[in-house]
Amino acid sequence: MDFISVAFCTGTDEPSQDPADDHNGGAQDLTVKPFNLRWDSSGSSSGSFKINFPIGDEQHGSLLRLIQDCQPASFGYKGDDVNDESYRKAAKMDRSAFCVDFCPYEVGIIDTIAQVLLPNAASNIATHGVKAELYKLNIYSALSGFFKTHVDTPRSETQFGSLVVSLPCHHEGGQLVVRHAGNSLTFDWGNSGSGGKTSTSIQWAAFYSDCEHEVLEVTEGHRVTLTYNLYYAPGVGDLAVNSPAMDVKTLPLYKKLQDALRDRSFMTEGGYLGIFCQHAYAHSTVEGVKSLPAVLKGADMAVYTIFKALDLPTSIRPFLYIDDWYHPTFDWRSQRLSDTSTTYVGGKMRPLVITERGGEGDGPDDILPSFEGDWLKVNWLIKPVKDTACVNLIHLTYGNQAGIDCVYSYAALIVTIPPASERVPA
Ligand SMILES: O=C(O)CCC(=O)C(=O)O
Ligand SMILES: [Fe+2]
Repeated sequence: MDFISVAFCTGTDEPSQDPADDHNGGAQDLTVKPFNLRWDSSGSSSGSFKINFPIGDEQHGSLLRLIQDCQPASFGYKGDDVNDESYRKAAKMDRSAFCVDFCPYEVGIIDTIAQVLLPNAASNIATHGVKAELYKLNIYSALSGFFKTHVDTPRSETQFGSLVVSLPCHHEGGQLVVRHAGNSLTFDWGNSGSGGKTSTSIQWAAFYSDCEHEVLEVTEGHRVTLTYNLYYAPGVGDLAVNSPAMDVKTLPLYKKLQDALRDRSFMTEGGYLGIFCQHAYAHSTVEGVKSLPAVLKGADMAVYTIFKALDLPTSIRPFLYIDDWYHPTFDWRSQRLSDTSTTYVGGKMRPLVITERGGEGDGPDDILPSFEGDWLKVNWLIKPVKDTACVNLIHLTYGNQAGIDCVYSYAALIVTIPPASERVPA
């Protein structure tokens, strides 16, 4: 799917999901509370003005003033901004000149775009979020406001598309036609469009940057739109690598750990700190492995982010929950461990490992290397929660009866703490 429109239908026909249908895609309706647009007028009676949406007849004067305060809309051509009314006849207002209390995030448009457009993005950018940046207010007026076929100029490498929101104001015509790879979709947001909409609702469409599109002639009234540039954004999951809105250094745990690291008596020789992940993750499946650390939740994400901010090598690794029998210091005669301080930690997250080792003559030393881990001395800060374990290793067993054994693992944050001599100035 290369373009989508609104999923909030109120009793009108829902458009086909098949973009190969050259059909009218304008039967959507998103009713929102009335909202205001305020702008600065630079005309003869300069000052600030306000118009309320939906625009009714009584606000005709304000609408005319708004149009007067706009400039002719240009378009990008070979790197220049060009004004040419045979190509685009519309008015524009830059975002710095107005403010509007309609927010596409609040009504769920951006979530819908993230859900529908991002999974299909032909891009290697592993991200789950969408940032919509308000670009312009445009007005296409009768008679003959239009914008001929074009593709939008990307504003940066991370821009993947455009969003057009049609604000409730009476008009007819002005259909948006979006085309891609021989498919075409028409969004008719005018009052006489199929679906018999009133002019009290928001209409919108979003499409990838490589989609050609045009606005057909407006035959009656004024078609008022907000356009947004759509960018890939880290999304909520990537707090781990990018949290511009939150300074992790202000979290109390950050300060505590910083103090500990400055203290020479804290892990003087260095070593490993371990934190059991408090939440369950599908850390032993292919998809689950790919989604970490982005899907860390709650305290797990906070702790991970803090260690990263402290520049400490921190990785999410599985560690095996195993019987004493697997342990290198297990003493057969006493049936005890002579040293309980080490844990078998996988080198990295991995999907389920199945090994044929473990049969006759094989012991833990033969089985565990299939998991590619190490016995590490880990200082555990947080105890495990049993129900977060996943089966991560399956091996053969040999005894009275041959069989198989499942070994469970937990996800843990393993932090490498350098020796005090390397972290604290002498
Ligand atoms: O108003 C529309 O539907 C599309 C406008 C457009 O293509 C643009 O501003 O680049
Ligand atoms: Fe465009």
